[in-house]
Amino acid sequence: MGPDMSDYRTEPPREVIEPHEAQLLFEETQFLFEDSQPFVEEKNEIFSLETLQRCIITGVLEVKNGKILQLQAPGTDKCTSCLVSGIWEQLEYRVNDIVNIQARLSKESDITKLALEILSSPQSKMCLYSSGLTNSAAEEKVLQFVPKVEKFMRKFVHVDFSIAQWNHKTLAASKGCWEGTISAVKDIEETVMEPKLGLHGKIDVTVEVTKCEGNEDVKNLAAKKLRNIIIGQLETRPIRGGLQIFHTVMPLIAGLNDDQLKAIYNVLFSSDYTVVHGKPGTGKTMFIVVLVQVLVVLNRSVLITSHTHAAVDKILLELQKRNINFLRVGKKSRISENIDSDSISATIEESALTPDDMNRLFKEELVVGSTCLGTRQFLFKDKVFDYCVLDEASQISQLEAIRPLMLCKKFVLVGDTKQLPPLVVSNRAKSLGMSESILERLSKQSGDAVSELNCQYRMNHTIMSLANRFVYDGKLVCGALNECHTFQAPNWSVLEQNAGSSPWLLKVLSTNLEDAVVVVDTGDVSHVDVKVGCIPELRGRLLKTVNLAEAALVYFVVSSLRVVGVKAEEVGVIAPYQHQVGLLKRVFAAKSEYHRSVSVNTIDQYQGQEKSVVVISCTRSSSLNKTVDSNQSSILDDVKRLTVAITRSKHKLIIIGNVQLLTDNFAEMNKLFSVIEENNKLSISNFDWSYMIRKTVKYLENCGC
Ligand SMILES: Nc1ncnc2c1ncn2[C@@H]1O[C@H](COP(=O)(O)OP(=O)(O)OP(=O)(O)O)[C@@H](O)[C@H]1O
Repeated sequence: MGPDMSDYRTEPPREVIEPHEAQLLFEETQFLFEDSQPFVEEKNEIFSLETLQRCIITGVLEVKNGKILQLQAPGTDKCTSCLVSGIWEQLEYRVNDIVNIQARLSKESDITKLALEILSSPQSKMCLYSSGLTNSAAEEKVLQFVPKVEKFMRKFVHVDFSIAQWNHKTLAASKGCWEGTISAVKDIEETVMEPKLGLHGKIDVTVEVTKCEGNEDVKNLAAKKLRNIIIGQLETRPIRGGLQIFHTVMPLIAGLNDDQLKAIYNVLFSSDYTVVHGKPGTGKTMFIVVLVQVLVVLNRSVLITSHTHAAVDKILLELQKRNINFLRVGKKSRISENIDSDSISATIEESALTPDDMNRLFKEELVVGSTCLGTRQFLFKDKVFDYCVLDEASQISQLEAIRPLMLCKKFVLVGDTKQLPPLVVSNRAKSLGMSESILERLSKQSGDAVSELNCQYRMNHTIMSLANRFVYDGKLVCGALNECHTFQAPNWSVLEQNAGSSPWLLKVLSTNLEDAVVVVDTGDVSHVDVKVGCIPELRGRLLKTVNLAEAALVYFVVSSLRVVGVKAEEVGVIAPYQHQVGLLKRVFAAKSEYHRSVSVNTIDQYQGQEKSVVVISCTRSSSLNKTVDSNQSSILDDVKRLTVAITRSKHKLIIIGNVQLLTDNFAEMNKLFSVIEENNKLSISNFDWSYMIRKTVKYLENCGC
């Protein structure tokens, strides 16, 4: 059994290398074998320093499962094996010398001297004699490994951390992984039991390392490592070994599904970072909340961050419900009022605490929440977190992500590359790659590090199938309960009695599972719009991003939802353009408390939200003006935005628009309509537009529009 690890942890800067770091070291040592593959049975074998030294001397070892199987390689004879065994016995006692007496072995000449010393010892002579091998033949064999030993010593034992040393060449050679020096060999071959980490496994050697300390150096190394991750020179690796999560975290993870569990496992046992792709409603928030709880139990510090305050607070509010302490850093006015004010560490300008008090508080808390931009606060200056969790990572640009990622040892990106990307206005910046999110970038290059959440709990089967056909290639599956869910319409009979002039409305509001997705085709409504001369401020926009006829129809549908008894807070209205959202809000504001309580927003503002019933107003009118702003017009051709829009509803999705126009002008809308059942596309050409419009305009006039 090896030494008590906790002893070493309390004596900075020396500490016993953690299992994953040991793994890193051993894997790195494989370069010593690059010229001698025939001697290595399994490419991915973990070689210990001990094994390494044996190989250096003998060059004839075969290794499997960390054990030396035979001291003989193809082409060598029994005599050589005999020599090797003898030499090995002596070497076993010298391994510590090799590492511990660093000064002696910094040069090739010193290493050559030691090897020759061993060869000329009485025991070696005996071996040489009994094997019939000449001195010069044995020397030749041994000395060919000397340059490799020297390389190893330079890289892992005699490391100079001065900044000047970290030029590009050294960095490329080291791949930015190794951030310490081996200062002593503590033990050879031991079983590791580390309940706090949930680790149980075997490592071949325990080495004491001196970590690279000092703020400047740590930050520089972190920056270089992050750079290498982003440019694809460093892939995260799973930590090997017989690992298991101990019973302390079992109650926390009990409610998770298999995908979520696997993702938690990947995070805990990855060497650098993990990417979690969570499709809509697949429990990304739930996953993050449980992950943070697990990390807290394991005494790991976590930075929770995202690009908006709302996204950060969504997670913190869930943690608050579970009595997890945290510190929320940011401007009070931007933080959710539901966050317990004791948890808020406002900006330095706003805080009543002294900087020292704030620093102390900040260092004590394991969990800290802030937006990505908020991490520029002075409080974060010297803080290094064990983990950073980036939520909604598909919306976070690489530039925005760098600051929080620099503050942590490992990170987790959570998001869905099929949903909204970072918002970049400049087309030139887009063409140069600015809109590629950190999630998208790392998803491309890190096969092992990617976990997928496919089991969703939001949409019923019909809406999920639409998302599958439109973008997810059938990968989304239903959690057991939501599959057949539909919305409640307790007053359905009232609608049945009054729908006489609009029979299509019965289908639009039908609670049948097969009618969960419907399209209401308005046809060309331009003739209706042109009559709206009484609202001058709308006139100029009619042909662009406002559609009064559609607003009137949305109003009519929402009013009908009210009639059948759907609660206002269960209804959501989405429009692609701000102007249409503004118009709808004004129409609703003028009507009733019910309408005012219905949430009306753009697609971007709806990401991360869900409603029982969602009505989408596609807005574009028949008089499409090709000269309109290309950014605005492209929203309806943006597969990611459309994906967000159609995956917000749990039970009913009602899409309102001019199908022919949208199909002709927007390829993605065309695709969307093509995957919706024909049976569920309803034409309302006989709709009494003039009545509805008159009514709507009256509301607008009443509210002073
Ligand atoms: N393992 C689970 N078992 C049962 N329900 C779950 C599970 N995980 C998540 N849920 C439920 O699924 C719903 C969606 O979860 P959550 O909000 O975490 O999803 P999300 O992926 O963050 O959604 P979005 O796509 O909006 O970002 C919630 O009601 C949540 O309680």
